[in-house]
Amino acid sequence: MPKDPSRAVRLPHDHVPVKAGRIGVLVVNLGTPDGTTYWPMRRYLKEFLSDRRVIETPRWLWWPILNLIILTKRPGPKGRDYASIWNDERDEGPLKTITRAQTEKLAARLADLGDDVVFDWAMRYGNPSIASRIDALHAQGCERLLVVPMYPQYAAATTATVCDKVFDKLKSMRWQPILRVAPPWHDDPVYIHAVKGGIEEHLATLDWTPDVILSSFHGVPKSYLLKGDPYHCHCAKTWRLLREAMGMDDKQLRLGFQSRFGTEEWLRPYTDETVKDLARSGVKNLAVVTPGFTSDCLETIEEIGVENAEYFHENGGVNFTAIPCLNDTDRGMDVLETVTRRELMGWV
Ligand SMILES: C=CC1=C(C)c2cc3[nH]c(cc4nc(cc5[nH]c(cc1n2)c(C)c5CCC(=O)O)C(CCC(=O)O)=C4C)c(C)c3C=C
Ligand SMILES: [Fe+2]
Ligand SMILES: [Fe+2]
Repeated sequence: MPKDPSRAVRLPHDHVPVKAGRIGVLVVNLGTPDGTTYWPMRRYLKEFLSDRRVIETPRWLWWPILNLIILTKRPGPKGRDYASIWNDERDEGPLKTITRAQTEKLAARLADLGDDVVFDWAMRYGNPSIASRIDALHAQGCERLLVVPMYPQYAAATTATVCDKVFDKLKSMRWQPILRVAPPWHDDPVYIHAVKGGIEEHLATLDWTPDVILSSFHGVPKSYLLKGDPYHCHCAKTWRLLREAMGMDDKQLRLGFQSRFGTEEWLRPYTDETVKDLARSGVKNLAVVTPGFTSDCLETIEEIGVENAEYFHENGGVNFTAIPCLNDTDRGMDVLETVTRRELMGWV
């Protein structure tokens, strides 16, 4: 039987055109501003920081802080940070460039599944929006939709908010695709093996050896953990499995949480404080790996590669390296291919 029933069924001559029977795979990453100047930065930060999954502070308290303080002060300096890592050729942030490349390579790797599996990508905040890409997949006849949130560790602030946005879109559709969402892969052996391989490959390019490797994950407020978010446990498990795979103890491969925002306590240990403490305690050679980020972005290239490198050098450290994310490398693609093939089982 052909996979696309519209090719098999003869429709009445006055019937609306029907395309059907296909499967859409939608890769979704966090987001990035449309530009680095004040207004695109402000729009992006407003969308991001108005998300109740990201900021759980009560609305009445958060509204004035966001609109009167953050959205006036933050777009300028953060826009300059984005400008320092911007992909000028495509006029976009690296997260977008890399997510596109990952999706294109994923489509190539899964080409054996045939033309009825269609691949696309979207950003949770900014563009291309999730709704617009679901529309595009629907228009191509996708009756089934696999969403792949690009987060190895689950957090309400990341994975769940992607689902919220997908559900919002489906709610508005008469003919909804049937939905699957890829689960997090924080403890998948393919992922752990890929991160280990990425570390080893990068370290082999250096003419020095790190005394310590710091495994840094994006932080969230500590209160999210206390309310039951599994994110901390997923990060801790990734870190433990990576230590076991690399034969390192918790001093050789350290844990840190980065990108603190606001005044609340966040998950500890803090990456920036750890980097400073390590340098002050005599560590001269430090490598930082960021396994929670599937694609390099502001938080890895600028925050780790520039800001934390400065902290290390200012406090007595000598050699510092930021290990690139898996991105669209063969290892990175092994992980995405494994996850996607597994979740398509029974559909293809
Ligand atoms: C309270 C605020 C934030 C929470 C909670 C949070 C969680 C979280 N974020 C990521 C991944 C990324 N965040 C990125 C940028 C970024 N994050 C926040 C705030 C919170 N994130 C802000 C305001 C920004 C924008 C930059 C800035 O103003 O500081 C990025 C980079 C995007 C890019 O285009 O480069 C990523 C990726 C995770 C995984 C996470 C929780 C688990
Ligand atoms: Fe973030
Ligand atoms: Fe935990």
